[in-house]
Amino acid sequence: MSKVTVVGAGNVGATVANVLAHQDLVREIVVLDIKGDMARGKALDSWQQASIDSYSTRLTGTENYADTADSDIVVITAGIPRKPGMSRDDLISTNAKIVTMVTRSIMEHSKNPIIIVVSNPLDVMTHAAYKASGLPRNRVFGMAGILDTARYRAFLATALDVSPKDIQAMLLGGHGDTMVPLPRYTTVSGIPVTEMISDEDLDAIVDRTKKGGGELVKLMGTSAWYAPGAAAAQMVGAIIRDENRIFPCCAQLDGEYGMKDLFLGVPVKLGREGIVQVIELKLNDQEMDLLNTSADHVREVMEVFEGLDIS
Ligand SMILES: NC(=O)C1=CN([C@@H]2O[C@H](COP(=O)(O)OP(=O)(O)OC[C@H]3O[C@@H](n4cnc5c(N)ncnc54)[C@H](O)[C@@H]3O)[C@@H](O)[C@H]2O)C=CC1
Ligand SMILES: O=C([O-])CC(=O)C(=O)O
Repeated sequence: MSKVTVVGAGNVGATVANVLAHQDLVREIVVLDIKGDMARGKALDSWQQASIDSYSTRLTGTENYADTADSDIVVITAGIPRKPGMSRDDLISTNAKIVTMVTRSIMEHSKNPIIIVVSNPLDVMTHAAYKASGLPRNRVFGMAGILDTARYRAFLATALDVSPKDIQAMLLGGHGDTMVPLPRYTTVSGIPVTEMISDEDLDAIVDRTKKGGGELVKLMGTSAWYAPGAAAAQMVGAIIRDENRIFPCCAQLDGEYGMKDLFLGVPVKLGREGIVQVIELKLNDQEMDLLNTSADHVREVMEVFEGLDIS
């Protein structure tokens, strides 16, 4: 496994490529953007960092899909980000077309890639890539849960004054304000988080996590990129190392959690073949209600997607 393509050389795409290059795991990273010179420039900049930070991964930029031929993994970050006042769902009509076209072009040059979608609205854009690719569900999935749990872990680390490294957490649902962080599956070095923080403070952190993307959009005028880029690179790393790591990712459900044909955030095991297993947690009634509410929201956005004219 040694060729990764990142589509979109914007804030997130450039970060994915740069973080992944620092892992020194893959032979080659191709960064593709409709703005070819931007892709070439960012790839060249990262390649010029290689001798300083000691990695061998070769980075190139392009606007030509022929250069992506035989990619093992493709990360799709192409599309518009939201601005303050917008929801991720407002991006659907523009990004659905972009993600569909990008996926079709990728599939013309790579037979059996693994596709990781980052573009928003994430759950539905992952469905769009799945549909356009014709690949099986284990090879097309989305990045959101690693980012959302990372935010949750950061807020907990601040509140408890501990290292975020020691906080383990799980989160379910769509990548939007209905996401479901799971305090019952959150520990600090094995200690249930509920033994270390008051219910009131934990509720406030859960709420801040759900709105975590919007907090950054408000601060910066566009959406986040450091943590999102690192999260997607972590998924690529787990696949290439064939680690069978368990992460919350956006995966197509096929009966798990009582749902079918829906892309939603759930814990999955990630290895060389992509999703090796979707893990079903034993949720209590309250958690299941929250997950159903989140799934209903994703279904509503799916209906908008189905009504779009994408030729
Ligand atoms: N899943 C998640 O957790 C996250 C998702 N996002 C989403 O990722 C996407 C990218 O965000 P940013 O990198 O901040 O945006 P950006 O505007 O910095 O970069 C997007 C890039 O996509 C390129 N692009 C547009 N159409 C294209 C096409 N047809 N082919 C190839 N490239 C194309 C643009 O030229 C631009 O360089 C947005 O949709 C954003 O909402 C961002 C952060 C987290
Ligand atoms: O908030 C956004 O629009 C981008 C995103 O998905 C995130 O940072 O979680």
